[in-house]
Amino acid sequence: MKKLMNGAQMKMIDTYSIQEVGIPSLVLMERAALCVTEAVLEKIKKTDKVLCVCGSGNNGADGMAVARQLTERGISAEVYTTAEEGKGTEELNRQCAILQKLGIVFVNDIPAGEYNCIIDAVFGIGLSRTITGRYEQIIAKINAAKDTGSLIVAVDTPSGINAGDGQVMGCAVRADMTVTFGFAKCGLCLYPGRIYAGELCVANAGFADVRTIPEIWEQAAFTMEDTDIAAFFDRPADTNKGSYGKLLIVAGSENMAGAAALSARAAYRTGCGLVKVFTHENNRTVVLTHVPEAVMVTYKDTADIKEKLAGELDWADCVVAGPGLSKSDTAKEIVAEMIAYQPKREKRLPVLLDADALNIIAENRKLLSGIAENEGSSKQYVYTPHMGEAARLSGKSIAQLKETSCESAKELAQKLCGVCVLKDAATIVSDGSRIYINTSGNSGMSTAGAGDTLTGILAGSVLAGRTQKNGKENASYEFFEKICMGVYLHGRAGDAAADRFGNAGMKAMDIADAVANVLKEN
Ligand SMILES: NC(=O)C1=CN([C@@H]2O[C@H](COP(=O)(O)OP(=O)(O)OC[C@H]3O[C@@H](n4cnc5c(N)ncnc54)[C@H](O)[C@@H]3O)[C@@H](O)[C@H]2O)[C@@H](O)CC1
Ligand SMILES: Nc1ncnc2c1ncn2[C@@H]1O[C@H](COP(=O)(O)OP(=O)(O)O)[C@@H](O)[C@H]1O
Ligand SMILES: [K+]
Repeated sequence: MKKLMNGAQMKMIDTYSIQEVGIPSLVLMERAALCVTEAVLEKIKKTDKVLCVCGSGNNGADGMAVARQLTERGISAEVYTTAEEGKGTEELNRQCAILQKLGIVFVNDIPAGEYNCIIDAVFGIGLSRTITGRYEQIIAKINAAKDTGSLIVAVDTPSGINAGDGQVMGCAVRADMTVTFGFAKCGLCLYPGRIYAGELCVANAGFADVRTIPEIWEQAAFTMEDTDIAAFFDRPADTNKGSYGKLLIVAGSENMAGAAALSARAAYRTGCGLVKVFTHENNRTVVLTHVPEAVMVTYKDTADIKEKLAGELDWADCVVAGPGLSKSDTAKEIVAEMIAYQPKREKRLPVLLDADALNIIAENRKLLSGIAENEGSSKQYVYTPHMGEAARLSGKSIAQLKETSCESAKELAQKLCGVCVLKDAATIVSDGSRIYINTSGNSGMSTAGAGDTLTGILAGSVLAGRTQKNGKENASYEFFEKICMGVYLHGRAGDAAADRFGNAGMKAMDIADAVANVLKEN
């Protein structure tokens, strides 16, 4: 797991390192700049011309240090700065004075086509308002240089991108690479900041260890990495299929069979021991064709459907409901029964609600209050809305949700008394307080049924790790973390499917099957 910081948290890390621990500001800066210099040297030729465009804060000071370090290594590096003599930060004034003594050239324009590489050191985490006027022109000139082929390397953040939410504050530099310090910033993992950042390189600038400072560490968002996968999906030898969970998938409707098949297949590929599909009788052949390992429980009409469902809920260790369910009266009855069933159980059943189950809840507030009353702090409900479904659940517009995705996921989790997986190109998961930002996946996953595979993978992730070598439930990961891992794994499976079939040609079933490859390789 990797922490992601916003601008304010990073400022606290800066301040703590300098004031509490006593690491001199200029030492941090030198190390930070060295990381940028090394990254640039890997990308350019010895004869290339570099321009460092520097603002008047410490981001600009970093840029000046980079100009000096590149010059030391024999690269032609010049500086353009917005800082007036003596009016920058203390560090900037110091860096500027050194450059002047070294005879480094200061220029007064950013001509397109003249420099092979431009270092964007206008704004970093100190960007505090919308960019207008002179700064807007500077950013436009950097982007114009990019269009003529200059390599753009951003220092810490692409200038104009909000480090917290990834939004463009008026305008922003379109970097080819961003060398960011200490931790990846949330805004560089969220869209559109993620695109503006280009290749992201997280550099160790020598900040003090902040793991013991809860205001920073506990509050920070996080993401998963490949190195986390194995621990979640550990599979001890002395086990049987029951050890890996009994999953009930309530999906599909009279003319919709694919969703149930995709969810079930993805669940088996994620390691579920036993998957039962509760669906309309019409879907039997399609589901079994794609997932012969599935056990089928079917219905033809609503007669005794509640009793049938209750029996299966008694059997299950986890339930997925919603993919392809439709909004028919039968579907409404199923969702209502599932919610009414929970308080009857001694131990909460993890319930993953997706697609039409979410739409049914959005249209019937009584169901929501039923969950709120029963759920308390147990948080065993997981909701997986895409932006359209989230708009219906929250009453916000899709544009609003996208601009405030972390806050929106948090609010929805609170409102729905569970874990919210707000699906998008950068999916956010929240339990109402913590924030996970997903960094896996690709545009090939914008394909019908990709969300259905997510439900199966999430269930697989919840049910994995139920066993340890002594056969007891694995308590090392919290429910919330298992959901975050499922989201990460889904994205990695999408990446593996894209490697095999390409982003355009890959389809949802490829994602389901690729989970096996990702688990095998990690
Ligand atoms: N010792 C340190 O403090 C270190 C700082 N570091 C660098 O310092 C950066 C942060 O430095 P600062 O806090 O000085 O902030 P920045 O240099 O990111 O920017 C702040 C300056 O820009 C101005 N500003 C903000 N928004 C503006 C807008 N829209 N239009 C015009 N002016 C605007 C502010 O008034 C301020 O003068 C980091 O991103 C990183 O690059 C690193 O070198 C690591 C060590
Ligand atoms: N561009 C993308 N980058 C990363 N992940 C994506 C992208 N597009 C879609 N996804 C993922 O694919 C899934 C799509 O889900 P959803 O919209 O519910 O699809 P469906 O309803 O067709 O099953 C989500 O998990 C989403 O995060
Ligand atoms: K910058």
